[in-house]
Amino acid sequence: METCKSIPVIDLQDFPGQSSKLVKACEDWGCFRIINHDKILPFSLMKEMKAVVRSLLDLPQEIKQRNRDVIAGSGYVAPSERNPLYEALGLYDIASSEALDEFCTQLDASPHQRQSFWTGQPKDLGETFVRYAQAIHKLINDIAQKVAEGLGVANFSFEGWPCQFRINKYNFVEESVGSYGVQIHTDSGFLTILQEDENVRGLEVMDKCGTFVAVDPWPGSLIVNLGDAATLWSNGRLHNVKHRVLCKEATIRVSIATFLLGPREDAIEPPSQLVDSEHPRQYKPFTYEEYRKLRLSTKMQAELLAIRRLASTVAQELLVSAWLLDVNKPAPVATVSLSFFSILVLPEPLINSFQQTAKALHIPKSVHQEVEVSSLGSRWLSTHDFQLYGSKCADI
Ligand SMILES: O=C(O)CCC(=O)C(=O)O
Ligand SMILES: [Fe+2]
Repeated sequence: METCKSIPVIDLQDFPGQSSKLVKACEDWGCFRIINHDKILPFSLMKEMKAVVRSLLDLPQEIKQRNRDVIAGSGYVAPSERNPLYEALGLYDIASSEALDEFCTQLDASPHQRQSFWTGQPKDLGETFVRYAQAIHKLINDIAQKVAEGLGVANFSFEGWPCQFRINKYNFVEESVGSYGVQIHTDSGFLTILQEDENVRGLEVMDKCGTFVAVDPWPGSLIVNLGDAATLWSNGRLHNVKHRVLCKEATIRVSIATFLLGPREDAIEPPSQLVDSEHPRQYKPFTYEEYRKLRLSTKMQAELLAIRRLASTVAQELLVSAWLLDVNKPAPVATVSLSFFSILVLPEPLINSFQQTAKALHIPKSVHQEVEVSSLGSRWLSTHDFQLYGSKCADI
């Protein structure tokens, strides 16, 4: 029966015994629960960290606002009109002691205030944070390596890949029962470890048949999700799981997400063991940063991976180029491209032909022919090409 389904459970103490079970969980679900990880991250430290982050989230708004973005979306997210129930604190690069220091300093109040905020023990915040960050960083690398080994990729190191914390707080109220705490999404990175709320339900993952399966609290265990970078890195073998958070009851829910993102500068590419004549390369290489920017500016996720497939059309290439440029583009080009490409994308994300849309929008033939010609033979349109195109559109 569907309702009896639950995600696989992986015992971290039983390796290499559980290696094939781990790979199957990653391919079939893109999600699993881990138990017996206490040699690296003990339950006592998980509880301590939860108490610390709850006190951080209770800080006044003006202090939380100091937790600024280091990369787009990495800092404090205040409750918004669109999502009034949700707020989050964030820390980019948990392996960096400077970043940890900065995070603690940003959220620090005066020594007097500090005492009351940090459960009366002034140094608890920093200490617990650092110990948790070190432990979870080790754990996330260990799991990623086990996944790689299970796929036959020995000695692959994820050490230099940056990790990010996001501390989520859901202020659920009676009226919100049944609505979203977080909308359906995939994570953009390689792998996420979730320390869930120990009492409050809400997380659901989508199985491959499209059915949502509840992931209920199991104190002491952790949830692992695979993200888009895992699908790209594995040449399509690892499943990037869709998930969401629903409000089930009127109460506060707190979770800690640790994301292993992607390589710092190198493109995300499958190791040679995962590419052969039976498994030809599926995606174009590109950097994690490029991908993250695209996701933020396009608000696309699964569709975005589809348009990064090698089989994508010139029109799709153009779309991606336009969005990449969109990130810091001057106004006239931005306006034109935004209106143009949102028409292109929203009704039917994977359009077949650039010309058809251009015609539908009454863009003169000379313009779209020129765009198409300039994109042929090169994977990316240059900024110049696009700006030329943008300015011509603006003249129409
Ligand atoms: O709060 C949760 O259980 C999930 C949060 C999540 O999916 C995320 O932060 O990406
Ligand atoms: Fe997520």
